[in-house]
Amino acid sequence: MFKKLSSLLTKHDKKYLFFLIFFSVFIALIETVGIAAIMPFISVATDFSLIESKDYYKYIYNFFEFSSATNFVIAFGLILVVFYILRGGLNLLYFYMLAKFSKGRIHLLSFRLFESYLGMSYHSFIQRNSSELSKSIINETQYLAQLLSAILLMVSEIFVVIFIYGAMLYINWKITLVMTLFLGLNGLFLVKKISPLVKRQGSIREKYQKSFFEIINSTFGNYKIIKLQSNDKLILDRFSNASYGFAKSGIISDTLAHFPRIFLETIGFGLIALIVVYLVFKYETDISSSLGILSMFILGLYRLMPSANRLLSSYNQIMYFHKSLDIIHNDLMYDVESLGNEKIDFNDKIDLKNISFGYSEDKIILENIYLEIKKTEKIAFVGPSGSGKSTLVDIIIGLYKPLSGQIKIDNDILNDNNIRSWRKKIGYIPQSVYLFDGTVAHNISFGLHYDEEKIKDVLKKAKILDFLETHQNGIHTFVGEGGVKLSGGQKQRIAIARALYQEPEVLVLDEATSALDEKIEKEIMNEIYEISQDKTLIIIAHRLSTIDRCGKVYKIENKKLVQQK
Ligand SMILES: Nc1ncnc2c1ncn2[C@@H]1O[C@H](COP(=O)(O)OP(=O)(O)OP(=O)(O)O)[C@@H](O)[C@H]1O
Repeated sequence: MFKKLSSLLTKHDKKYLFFLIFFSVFIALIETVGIAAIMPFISVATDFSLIESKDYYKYIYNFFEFSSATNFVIAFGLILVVFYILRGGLNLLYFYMLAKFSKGRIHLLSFRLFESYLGMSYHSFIQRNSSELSKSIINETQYLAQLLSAILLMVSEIFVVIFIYGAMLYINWKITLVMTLFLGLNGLFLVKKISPLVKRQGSIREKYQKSFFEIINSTFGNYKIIKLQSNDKLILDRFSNASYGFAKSGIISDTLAHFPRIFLETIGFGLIALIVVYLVFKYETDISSSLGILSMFILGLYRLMPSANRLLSSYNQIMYFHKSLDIIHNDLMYDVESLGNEKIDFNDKIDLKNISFGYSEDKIILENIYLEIKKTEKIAFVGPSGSGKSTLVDIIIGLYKPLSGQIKIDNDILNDNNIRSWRKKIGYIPQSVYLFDGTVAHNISFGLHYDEEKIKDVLKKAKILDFLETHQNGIHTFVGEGGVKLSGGQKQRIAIARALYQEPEVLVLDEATSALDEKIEKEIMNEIYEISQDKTLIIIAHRLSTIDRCGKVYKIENKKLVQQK
């Protein structure tokens, strides 16, 4: 576990953590002094004769040459006031630094996770579940911060225990050793028996929270279908099951969190009562002779039990949140694409040589594909559903790496160094368009420089500007989440405008106009053919009218490419 944690924290984090541990020990000391100092002050203020009778008062009184007991008490009081102000300030500083560390780690880990998910290859990304990724970024980072706080508390408590131990050993080593044995054995029992239960609840928590997120996302993402199906009860039951499962793991772990204290107190005080009963029963008289020893034992329990309890509950918290550490560690170790910034030029042709591909090596979808696409050529892929058209296009545009064979752009082989430059040349219009909840303009300039004139220009080319300007708020029309305020055809046109906005050299239409009626599709396709005169156009379509102006048409059949035109 420490190895995993260590790999997640930077050198600076570790130094800061060590500093916080020492700071917390210092704070614990100051707290003890703060509580202990008020009593002597009250005693000496209520009884001046103590200055004479107690050596330490007398020594200080003489050392600073006080002229009267009143002055001594006033000085004592003022020093205490300064001390309490300092104590308050230090406490505040400590909690600020603690929060800075904990919340700062949440920010950093969320950022690093998001960065890692963004850097995954497309292939890796589609294997993952997006609700799970959201959960890790939102929740697991918070839990990991709690785990770090628990470690901090545990380590600083160890120091506090060492101090108390030192003092107790000095006062009475025999009782201290008996206490050690007593607390040690019970602590061991708790660690062996209770901590695994808490750890298990941590894993259960993670499982339920995962389905909790999945249900929320899939419900809101399929709202229309759910409304039609009208089976809210089923969904509510599933949600309730996940939500209650999550709550239940919290109930069990919260209850178990109190178990160490209750267990130690029960055993400790029960033992004292039993010893007293035993002594009274055996000697049939009062136990005044054993009082000293007994009260030492009780005092020892009082002093050490809170610490033992804090140690055990921090340990249990670490166990409860262990799963978050595993998740974040694994996801940060995920392979990110390390892509170079080499430029690639496309002036002549795209050349696919002997390409084979499968989502897994034993399930090949495309086999030994040879294909040459000349610059400005218009080509189309057809074939039955599931034959691999989208997959082949995703390989051409550099989203998937072929299992074997190579792709050449002019004379350069496509590789990790130049693929970024290649991807930037592609304008992609998918079948299902995702628009985020913002204006049309922001959806179009998505991730690129915002240029209103250019936005209007591409909307005009996609034949939707007029509609937006007459019926809506122009380019500042809000589209709603997922583009819910627009029709399917309008969304498709915005997707076309979005692709044109980046001035691509290659335009890819993956069933992009299938949602439009034939008349509108014809209009848009005319426009697309017109604007892509100097571009390479790759189309996947079922409707033959969409591809009638393509120079070449290929059919994918039995994993092979067959030229039809
Ligand atoms: N991420 C994936 N993991 C595993 N298999 C996949 C994945 N994506 C697609 N497939 C499989 O690969 C095959 C080709 O899919 P692809 O989407 O390329 O077909 P398509 O010809 O474009 O189909 P359609 O015309 O229906 O869009 C299908 O059998 C599909 O089930």
